[in-house]
Amino acid sequence: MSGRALQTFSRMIWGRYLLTAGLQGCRCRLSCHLKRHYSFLPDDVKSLRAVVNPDISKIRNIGIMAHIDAGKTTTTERMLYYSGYTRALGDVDDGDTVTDFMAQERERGITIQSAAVTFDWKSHRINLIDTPGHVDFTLEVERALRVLDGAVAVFDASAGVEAQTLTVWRQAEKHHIPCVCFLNKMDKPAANLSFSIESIKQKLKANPVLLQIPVGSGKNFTGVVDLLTNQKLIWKLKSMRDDGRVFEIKALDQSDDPELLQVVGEARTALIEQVADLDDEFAELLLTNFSDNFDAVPSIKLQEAIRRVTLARKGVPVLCGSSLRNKGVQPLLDAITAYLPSPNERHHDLVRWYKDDLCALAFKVLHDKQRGPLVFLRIYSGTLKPQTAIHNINRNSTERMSRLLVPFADQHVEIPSMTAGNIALTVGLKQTVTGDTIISSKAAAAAAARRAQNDSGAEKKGGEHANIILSGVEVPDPVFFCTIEPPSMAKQADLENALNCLQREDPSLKVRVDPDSGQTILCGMGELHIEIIHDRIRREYGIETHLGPLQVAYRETILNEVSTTDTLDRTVGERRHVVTVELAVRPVDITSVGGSCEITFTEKLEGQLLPEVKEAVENGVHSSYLQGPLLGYPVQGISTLIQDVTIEPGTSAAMVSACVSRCMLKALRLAGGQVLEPVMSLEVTVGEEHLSSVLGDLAQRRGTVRDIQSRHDNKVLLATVPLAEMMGYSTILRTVTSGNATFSLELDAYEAMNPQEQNTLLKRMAGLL
Ligand SMILES: Nc1nc2c(ncn2[C@@H]2O[C@H](COP(=O)(O)OP(=O)(O)OP(=O)(O)O)[C@@H](O)[C@H]2O)c(=O)[nH]1
Repeated sequence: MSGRALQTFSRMIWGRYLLTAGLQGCRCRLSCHLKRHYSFLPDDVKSLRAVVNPDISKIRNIGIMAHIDAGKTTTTERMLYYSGYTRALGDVDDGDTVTDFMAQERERGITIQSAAVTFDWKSHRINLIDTPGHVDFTLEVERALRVLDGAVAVFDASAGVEAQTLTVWRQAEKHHIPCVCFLNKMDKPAANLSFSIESIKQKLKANPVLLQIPVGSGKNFTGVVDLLTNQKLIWKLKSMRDDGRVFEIKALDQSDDPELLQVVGEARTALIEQVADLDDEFAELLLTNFSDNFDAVPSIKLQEAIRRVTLARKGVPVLCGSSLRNKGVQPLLDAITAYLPSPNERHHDLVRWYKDDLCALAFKVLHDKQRGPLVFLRIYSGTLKPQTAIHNINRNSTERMSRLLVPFADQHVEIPSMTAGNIALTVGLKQTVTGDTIISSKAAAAAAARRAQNDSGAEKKGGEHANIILSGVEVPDPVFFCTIEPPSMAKQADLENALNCLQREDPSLKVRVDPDSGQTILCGMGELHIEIIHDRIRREYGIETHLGPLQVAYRETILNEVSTTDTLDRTVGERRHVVTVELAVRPVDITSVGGSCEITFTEKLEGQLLPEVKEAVENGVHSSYLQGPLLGYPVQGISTLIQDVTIEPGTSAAMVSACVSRCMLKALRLAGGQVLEPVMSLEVTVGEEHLSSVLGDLAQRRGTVRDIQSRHDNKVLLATVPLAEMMGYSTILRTVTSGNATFSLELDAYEAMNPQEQNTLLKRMAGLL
């Protein structure tokens, strides 16, 4: 075993399970067992107090987002190294990075779970979430963005904006997150600054504010010129092993390359004009004091204006570098502290009702075999302390937190308290799941609810505590499913436990039991997602499971409007239950209602029905929505009107629900069924010479080409294609293009199948084909 492999192995063994009673203990154990690695607390962190509670204005809760392989993990590793938290540079290609700590991540070289990493840079506390780039894990990104105050978007400078960046960017916009862009991989021969800037403008519809000009290109890329200070930052690396910690900072002067001087001069003027256009305060300063000489604008004034522009999301600062070649990462860290907001510069509407009381959001749950569930919390107000009880508003439950930790990727430092603005890791919370709001007590919830009600702007909707709950993460419906079986019945209980734990960690994983076969069904976001879950059950829970063939999660809807009635007359024991229901179902536009189903009552019934009867009727309708009449898939795009309900005395609520369900099934059958299939939007980037093979293959998959664009020597193919046709696509694409293509896949919509395809599917499902 090589030295590096041995180190990685020792980190895998020890890394996840070290829990230390305090800082000193932690240092000792880490230095005993881990050779590479953590100086752990860098020298400039003087006391535990400083580690725990930095001034809120010095905190940056930051996410790194990008397309797969743009270099997020490599960039994070460099940040940890330069800030002193690691002693050697990790390398994704060698599989020994800090943030990709799950075994599968190391083997596959991709980031699956967001790992929170805390480190300090120039007296700022940075809580950084490394988010995955693969589309199967979009929910991980969403979960991270929910609790972030700012983000760094990392791009491959030779590719510009790629598909997944677009998705994540939109997610960041939804949460109004200010961003900084980092054009990585400037060392690649095809790296292109102006192309990348243009693609940020065109594809992200963002306003790039260029802060640096690269010096040299391709393998001669040596550094950048900072347009604010007119200084050259040059990394004169002596060998491939040079870590880039030391770099030269030199003011530009007339001895520099005239072409560079000209480019920098023009770019600086353009920057000042652009910022003046976006920020009135800066424009005024410029006109009043520097109208004759832009060059005399103090860099600090320019920096302050760029900060205001970034926070107002009127523009995004753009920096460049090469993380792998150890160039440009330190200025990126400076930009994070200079331009991205601190927690108190972000507006969190609901938090004001808690005043100084604790209010936190659980945004991630990990399962540790020894310590049980570890819950990541973003604290919005108040203070979190270990050994105290906390109240979970969503579950209306109170539970005790035993320990409080600061997350350093797979290493955790135990701390005595944590204040607003921070990200904490808690041990002992067994009921909390991703998306829950945590406060100090039930009484605090009542006080916050009172404040919310007294607030004239507060709308009361969705129940008592709805407006004092921080909104959680929207979980998209899974599109793939398959059966999962333990090796023997004796292992069934262990498998159920493993699946329960995994579901708490990952809300996009759904598990259900097929009512007919009794088999356990695993539902996920994609082939890779299900494969990873399968793998984790084997590795982390020691259960060798068998997966059935992967199947597509279809939906059903109806074609016509139908009215029908049904009567249930049943005697159970001594009791006779009689109920008659009359209802109508009609199709509604599946896109307009976001795929959901509606239920309404006639005006007369609204006034007449007792609440418990209404609830029983609604339960009956909802249960029939779960299983359509054609193939048993959930239905969508249906509106149900309850026209009449007659109940004889003594009839139970369960019988009312049963009658409604039966009547619904009859109505749905009469209305004529239509299968809806998930259609994906596909983006393939491929060399021109392989384009025709990709198009030919796509035609056989019922794909529809929307556009073909050019990107350098490559073609970018945009298409929609039914998910059912995409099984094993990565292998086929690799074969037809000899490995010269990449693709991304994302759910576009559920669409009606044509009658011929639907017939084939129905026959296949009935075992007739
Ligand atoms: N040439 C070059 N390659 C780089 C650079 N940064 C990263 N890479 C390489 O790009 C590949 C992907 O890097 P990662 O850091 O794993 O990218 P990522 O965005 O974290 O990938 P996922 O976690 O899979 O989404 C690896 O082979 C890196 O060595 C760079 O600056 N220049």
